[in-house]
Amino acid sequence: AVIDQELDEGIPDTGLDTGPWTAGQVPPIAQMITANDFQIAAKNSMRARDYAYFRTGVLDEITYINNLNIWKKIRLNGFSFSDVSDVNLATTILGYEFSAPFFFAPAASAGRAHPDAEASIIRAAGNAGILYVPSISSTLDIEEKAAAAVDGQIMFHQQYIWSNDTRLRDELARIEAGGFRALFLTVDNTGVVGVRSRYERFSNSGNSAHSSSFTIEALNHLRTLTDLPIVPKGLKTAHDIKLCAELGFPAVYLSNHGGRQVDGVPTAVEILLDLHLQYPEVFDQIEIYTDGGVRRGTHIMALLALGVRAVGMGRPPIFANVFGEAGVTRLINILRQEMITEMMNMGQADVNHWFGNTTFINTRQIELEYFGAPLSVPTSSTPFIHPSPPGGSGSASNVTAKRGTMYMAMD
Ligand SMILES: Cc1cc2nc3c(=O)[nH]c(=O)nc-3n(C[C@H](O)[C@H](O)[C@H](O)COP(=O)(O)O)c2cc1C
Repeated sequence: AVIDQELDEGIPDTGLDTGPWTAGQVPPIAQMITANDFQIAAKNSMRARDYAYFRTGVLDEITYINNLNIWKKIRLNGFSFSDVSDVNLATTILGYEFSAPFFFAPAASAGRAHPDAEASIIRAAGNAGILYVPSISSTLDIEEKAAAAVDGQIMFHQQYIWSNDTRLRDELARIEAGGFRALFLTVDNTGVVGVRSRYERFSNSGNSAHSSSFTIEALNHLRTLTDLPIVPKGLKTAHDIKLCAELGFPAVYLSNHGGRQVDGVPTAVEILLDLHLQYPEVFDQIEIYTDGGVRRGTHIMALLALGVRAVGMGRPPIFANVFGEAGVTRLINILRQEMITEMMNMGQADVNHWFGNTTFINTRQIELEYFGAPLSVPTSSTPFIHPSPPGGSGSASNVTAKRGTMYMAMD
């Protein structure tokens, strides 16, 4: 079974040789070197309809492809002469401690990849101290997921706005009872799921059962139904992020649902730049999480530098799960190692100094394309963005200040 990574799936060719693989079987796990490799292994081993369900974007998959490709337009500024012997990836997300600033996003029906379904992702994440936020449309039910948690594991849970209010209330109560600490409330597919042509060749997307009249009033009403902190997920404009910050949410989740809802909406990077332009104060007020096309440690670092607190991945863990828990653990280790290596090479090996530290990133190519002109001054490496990081970590601003003065003229 020869699968060409670039031609067949639009992901970078890193020399993975699928020639010796047998179609319908998982290949040797030792050949999994990058997050993308798991996708190719999943394509090789899963039923075509199940792979299409995981893989599909909406309509012509323009946003899906842009999510994967936006990284090609970002330049990272690495600095020499730093002491990077003290490496740290640990940080907090919504006040809870985790071993890295990336998390596994809600993705429905994990059982399509492996009989352990969400349980293997839960165990791998729990043992590694990584946040996992299972979907309400999981293969396992809420109680089974709660029972699969390892000792001391912190999980959040995703919820949809069901038009059936009884179902909504019942599930919220069960999520609370299950010990999940926060709710990712997905607000980007009210009423309908996107037209996912690639999957519709196998199955009709059908009725989502989500409410199609989810207004601000409905959102405020929902807040009275649970004591859990709510993080609206699926915001896709700077406007809506600002709105949710004003409404007092502790965090928001910027996402285009992995390119599965509206084709043509911008990538997270573009929206973050727009947020810096229009409402820069928001970065100091709330935590911002995001996702979409994140497959490498450097993608995570770029988003942190733009002011994001934690970065999600939807498809990578569900593809890695074709190997069960061992696959998901291997994925976590790959991502951690990529982050550590790149951070050391870039001259800042503590992740807590990356939040909002735009000195490390040059996004002018994207700004030029998205806004019609670069927002930053083209002749200097001074970031156009106010450098103070979310949460007000003093040390991060110190690093930015130091970089700004020391390296400004050298760009
Ligand atoms: C197969 C699949 C199922 C998904 N199911 C859900 C879901 O049930 N709830 C939700 O909020 N998001 C869901 N998402 C969106 C993810 O949470 C996430 O936003 C997206 O996958 C990020 O893009 P990435 O796959 O490129 O990492 C799903 C995504 C995929 C690929």
